[in-house]
Order: sequence, then structure tokens, then C-alpha cells
Amino acid sequence: MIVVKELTKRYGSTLALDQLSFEVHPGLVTGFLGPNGAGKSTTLRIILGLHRPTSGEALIDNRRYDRIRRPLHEVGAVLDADAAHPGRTAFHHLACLARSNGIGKARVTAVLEQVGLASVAHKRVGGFSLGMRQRLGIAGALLGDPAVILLDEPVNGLDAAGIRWIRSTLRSLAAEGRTVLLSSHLMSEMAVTVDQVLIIGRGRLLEATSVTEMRDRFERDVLVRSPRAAELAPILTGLGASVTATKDGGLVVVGVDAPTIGDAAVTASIPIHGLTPRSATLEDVYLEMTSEAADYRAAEKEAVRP
Ligand SMILES: Nc1ncnc2c1ncn2[C@@H]1O[C@H](COP(=O)(O)OP(=O)(O)OP(=O)(O)O)[C@@H](O)[C@H]1O
Repeated sequence: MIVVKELTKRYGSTLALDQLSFEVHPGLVTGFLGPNGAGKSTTLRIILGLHRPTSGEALIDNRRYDRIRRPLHEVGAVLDADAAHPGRTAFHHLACLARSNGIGKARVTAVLEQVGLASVAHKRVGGFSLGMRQRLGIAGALLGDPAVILLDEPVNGLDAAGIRWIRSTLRSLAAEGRTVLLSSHLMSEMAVTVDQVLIIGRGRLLEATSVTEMRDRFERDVLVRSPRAAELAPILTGLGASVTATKDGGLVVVGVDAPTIGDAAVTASIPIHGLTPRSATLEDVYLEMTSEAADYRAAEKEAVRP
């Protein structure tokens, strides 16, 4: 389990993290989302002891990363798909990593097998596609069989097959009881991959919830069109709906679903000309949540332009 407690990080005058707190639980895939510059990489780097927080702390199973004696056995991370030297073979790259952590070659062979790179184990990394390099990164993260796995933007630039592979790999790692945290700035990619989402903007936590909860919460309304809308409205209100008339004579109905509205109209012999359920996509919700933070960054970049 990862616990982030009131993390604040300043880079000079930039407040990258502002009292950020959250928990990441085992057995689930958790997405760490936020627009560019929101503070995701900074947070991951602090969790991994690569940056020092200005204040607050990040704990992995109750310890700071720099207090963990055999880190590769407890935390596996992929921050950059290009971390491996292009002149080395996949096997050599992993073998070096393994040796420095007291891990044997049999484990190297096993993780190469696990990520589907066994057939190219002795090929140079320089000739690998992004998808293969990403698999190699994950193989490195899995070397020590860690309970916690952190990935920074793992699906960035991958093709559909690569994304599908990452998704199923992360799901099975979580199903084994591991804590899996991955960052992304794209909700669309995360919606089908993660169970939980942590959304940040301007270094602050905006939302911590499950994907299912987020979908339910933001299910929107039904747009109803009827030549006798004025008669239909009180009937729907009587069913517990909240009904608002639009300027062009439609009804926006919240609280009852489209079939219920249709049935009520038939019972009252009121003709219906349109019945449109409108649910926000997770992407809409995410963009709405983070728009202020994104605008702030865009404005900031605009301001420094010559
Ligand atoms: N080493 C650094 N020195 C100065 N400022 C930094 C440094 N690292 C990050 N920042 C700033 O801190 C803020 C958070 O950056 P961070 O890279 O953590 O965001 P992010 O959410 O990972 O963004 P992205 O999706 O673009 O990678 C940004 O304003 C960034 O410019």
C-alpha cells in the first residue's frame, strides 16, 4: 500500500505539489490522472525517493523508499521506457539489473518469458519498438517480484495491441494482490484499465474514487421532446424526476430513465418525438474537473512566450 501524506513540492517559485494526500490500495489498478504539469511525475519521483519533498511524506508499506533495504524486491517502477542502454541485449540489461540486486539469471529468463520477450532476449534493445521497450521496462520492474508497481505514462505512444497487453498485464498483477499505480493524462485510456482513479490538478487532489462510482455519479439526464411537454412534465415530477424545460420546448429529465419516461407517456397517451439519454463520458467528466488546472497551465505557458 502507498500512502502519500500532505506532500508539498516547490521547484523555485513553482508549487508542483500542494498538500497532496492519497492512498493506493493493493489488489486494484489505480490510475493517477491529471493534465500536463499537474504533478504526477513529481509525486512518483518522491514516492521512489528520487526527489525530496519540501514537506510531507510518501510511504510504501509504512516506510519511506530510502529506508527499504532491498527496493527491487518491494517496489518495481517504470518511469521511462528508454531506460535501457540501446547497445545491450534485453537479457544483458536485465541481468545487470538483477545482479546488482542479488537476483539470479533464472529470474531474468522468467520475466522475459512473462512479458513475451523470450524470443528477442538476445537482441539489442536499440532495435526494439516502443512497445517492446515498454515490455522490457515492465520486465525490469517485475524482477524482484515486488508487491508495489509504479508506471509513469505506460501507454503513451503504444498501439492498440500494446495498450491491450499493458492493460491485461496490470490487471493480472493486481489480481495477484499487488498495488499497481499508473499515471496518465488521458482518461480515455485509463477508463478501461483502472479500477480506481486519483485525479490531480495543480498539485492538488481533485478526486479519489472508483471508475464505476464516477460513471454512476456523472450519469446525466434524458432529453425528452413532446408536442405536449407541458402535460408530461408534472407526470414525470410525480415519478420523482426533476424536470427542467429547455428554451426550444424540450424537457431535461434527471432521476428517471428513458424507458420509464416512455412508459409514462404511453400511459397518459402523450406522444413522444424524442427520447435521448445523455450520459457524460468519463473523458467529459475528467476534462470538466481539470479544466481550471489545465487553463492555468496553458495561460502560464502563454504568459512566458516571448
Ligand atoms: N526539476 C524541475 N524543476 C523545475 N520545475 C519542475 C521540475 N519538475 C517539474 N517541474 C514543474 O512542476 C510541475 C509539475 O510537473 P510534473 O512533471 O510533476 O507534472 P506531470 O503531471 O507529470 O506532467 P506531464 O503529464 O506533463 O508529465 C510543472 O509545473 C513542472 O513544470
